[in-house]
Amino acid sequence: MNISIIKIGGNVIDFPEKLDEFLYLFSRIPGKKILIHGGGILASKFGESMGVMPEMVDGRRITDKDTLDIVTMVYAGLINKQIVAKLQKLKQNALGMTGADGNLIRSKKRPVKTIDYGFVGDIKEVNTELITSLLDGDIIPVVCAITHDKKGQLLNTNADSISSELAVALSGKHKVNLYYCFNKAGVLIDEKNDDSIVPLINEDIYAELRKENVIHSGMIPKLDNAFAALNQGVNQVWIGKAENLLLAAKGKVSGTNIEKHRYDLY
Ligand SMILES: Nc1ncnc2c1ncn2[C@@H]1O[C@H](COP(=O)(O)OP(=O)(O)O)[C@@H](O)[C@H]1O
Ligand SMILES: CC(=O)N[C@@H](CCC(=O)OP(=O)(O)O)C(=O)O
Repeated sequence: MNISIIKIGGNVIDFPEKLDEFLYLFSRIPGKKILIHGGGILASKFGESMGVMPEMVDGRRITDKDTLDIVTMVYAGLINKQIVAKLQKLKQNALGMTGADGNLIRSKKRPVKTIDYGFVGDIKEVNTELITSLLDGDIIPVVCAITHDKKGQLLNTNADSISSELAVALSGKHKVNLYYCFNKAGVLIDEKNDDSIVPLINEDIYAELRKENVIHSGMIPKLDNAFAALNQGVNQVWIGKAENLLLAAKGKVSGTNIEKHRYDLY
């Protein structure tokens, strides 16, 4: 089957009107679809209000015990259930899930190398049978950024990574398009100027722009995951503004498309 995997970022979730507009567009996407969400901004705000200061390294959150409790409450609770309720209102039969529910996503605590990320999980296994049976039943999985290690431990996992790993796992048997929706027009040369889009990005351009610090923070995991997905069988990966989701799904140019490795140059 054809599957659309759509990720919505924390900057959109944080604004109820923008979120409502995005969810309406999401509801108009035809066919089988999965929604993945983060909510990093709200988690940081809740943490700060409780005296737990956010600490990010290259777009990934250092997650100690208190931070894990906060992100679990915010992603798996508040945001996930609000999105599900809003989708139900739009007659979309959404089902909210963490990676622990139905053993959807098993991960392993990231080993400490130079940085100790704490309770952050790297994905090891995706339960594709569960996902496809839900899609077959016309249910729309709404997956948050919490996974588990199957030994009783919840782990915080970047929502961009969840999107990419689900897309790769499902690409074995299905045609999967992956859309990263956020609050900017795409990958930009000037972060403050939505007209400065890079329409097509390959790994050489990425390396160059990263060296020049044109690409930084949260755009790093997004692009690392985008290239990983495309190089492992995902049909198409797009990064762009949430309000352009329908245009992107119709193949109209807006935002950044990711270019696949080309091995056939000679
Ligand atoms: N070259 C770039 N173009 C666009 N955004 C960039 C770029 N470099 C860094 N960013 C930052 O990355 C952020 C997106 O990452 P993140 O906040 O994790 O996204 P999300 O909204 O999906 O959670 C943007 O809001 C922007 O601040
Ligand atoms: C390990 C890690 O970085 N987890 C992310 C998960 C949430 C997320 O990805 O949210 P956005 O999509 O809104 O950035 C975090 O806690 O920020």
